[in-house]
Formats: sequence, C-alpha cells, structure tokens
Amino acid sequence: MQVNNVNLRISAVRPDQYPKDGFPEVAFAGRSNVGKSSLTNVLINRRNYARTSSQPGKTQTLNFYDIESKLFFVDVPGYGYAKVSQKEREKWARMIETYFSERQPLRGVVTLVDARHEPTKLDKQMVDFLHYYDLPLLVVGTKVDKVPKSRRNRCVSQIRKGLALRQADQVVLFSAVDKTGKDDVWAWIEKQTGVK
Ligand SMILES: Nc1nc2c(ncn2[C@@H]2O[C@H](COP(=O)(O)OP(=O)(O)OP(=O)(O)O)[C@@H](O)[C@H]2O)c(=O)[nH]1
Ligand SMILES: [Mg+2]
Repeated sequence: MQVNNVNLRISAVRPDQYPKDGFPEVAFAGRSNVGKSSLTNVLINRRNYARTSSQPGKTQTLNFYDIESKLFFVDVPGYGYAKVSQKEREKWARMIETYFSERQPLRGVVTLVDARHEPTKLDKQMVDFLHYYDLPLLVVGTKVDKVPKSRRNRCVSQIRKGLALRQADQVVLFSAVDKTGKDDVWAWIEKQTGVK
C-alpha cells in the first residue's frame, strides 16, 4: 500500500474514545523498547511519526493512526518495563484486555519480539492471551540487522517454539534500519484487512 496521508486520530485510554469510523484495524503489541513505533514508522515511510525513544515505557495510551482513511494502526503501549509501578501495570492490563476482547474492527495483531533473544515470559503471556481471543497473529522478530544472516532461520524456529505458535500464525523477521521484512508485514496487513 502506498501511504501518503497519516494522522494520529486519538490517544485513547477508554472504549468510548476509540474511533467510530468502522475502518478495519491492526494493532501493534510488544514489550517496551522492542521497536513498535519504529516498525510503524517504516510501514508508513516516516522517519519519526510514531514517537520512538530511547526511554522505554513512554507510550502509555492506545494511539490510533488513521492510514489513508482506509484503516487504523493502533500502537499499543509496551509491557514489561521495570520502572512502572504495580498500579500503572494493572491499569495497563485492564486497558489492553478491554481493547483486545471488545474491539470489533480489529482484524489482527502484530506482536513484536526481539529477534536476537529467546522470547520472554511476558512475550509468551501476550501470545497466550491473543490466542485465547482467537485473534489473527503476525509475530515480527525485530532488530534483525543485528543478527548474522546465517543465524536467521534459527531465530524463526526459536520464536515459533518459545511462543508455542499455531500453524496459522506467521513470523516475519524485520529491521527498521535496512527495512528487511517490510513488504511481508504489509502483505499480511493487506490480507487481514482487505485494504490495498
Ligand atoms: N538496530 C535496530 N534498532 C532498532 C530497531 N527498531 C527499533 N530500534 C531501536 O530500539 C529503541 C526502541 O524503539 P521504539 O520503536 O521506540 O520501541 P517501542 O516498542 O515503540 O517502545 P515503547 O513505545 O517504549 O513501548 C530505539 O532506540 C530504536 O532506535 C531495528 O530494527 N534495529
Ligand atoms: Mg513506542
């Protein structure tokens, strides 16, 4: 998809704030600092539209990006950031549980994990949760520019095994630096949303 027009429609914390346009929607989830905002920026050809930062835990709202008034990308705040209080963590859990369980236009979830490491316990919990709600899943292994090409097949097996992925779940290795995997991620989004 050729993207020229992107707008941050709303940073929402409650369902009554979610957009009501009826466009299909894809969410981006993953632990803090894994590269969610960087992936979104590459997909929409912007350098720094979705805010990237070296300070993890920055994004604390569900950010709805209107893409060409055809679909929404939803940047989900990252989990697993140590400096966030227990109270904040519970608030986060309630917010995303409500979103994933109730949001009708949601057509699939892109779940990001760091391609360099074994998926963490929290990554696995996130995938279990998305499986429970039967949401179509694309797992993106990020920062693959830091993995030698000869080791990349092994990354995919490690991700599939560590997250106990189902056959229908797809895995794409991605780099925001050299844009490896960008077309594959877009192909999955187009397939799930029916938008071209
Ligand atoms: N080498 C490399 N670095 C990356 C890549 N993607 C992201 N980063 C770096 O990782 C850090 C975090 O990236 P973000 O995109 O802000 O991560 P995020 O998941 O949106 O983080 P939160 O909003 O805090 O949840 C930044 O310093 C990025 O420059 C990548 O593909 N390769
Ligand atoms: Mg972010």
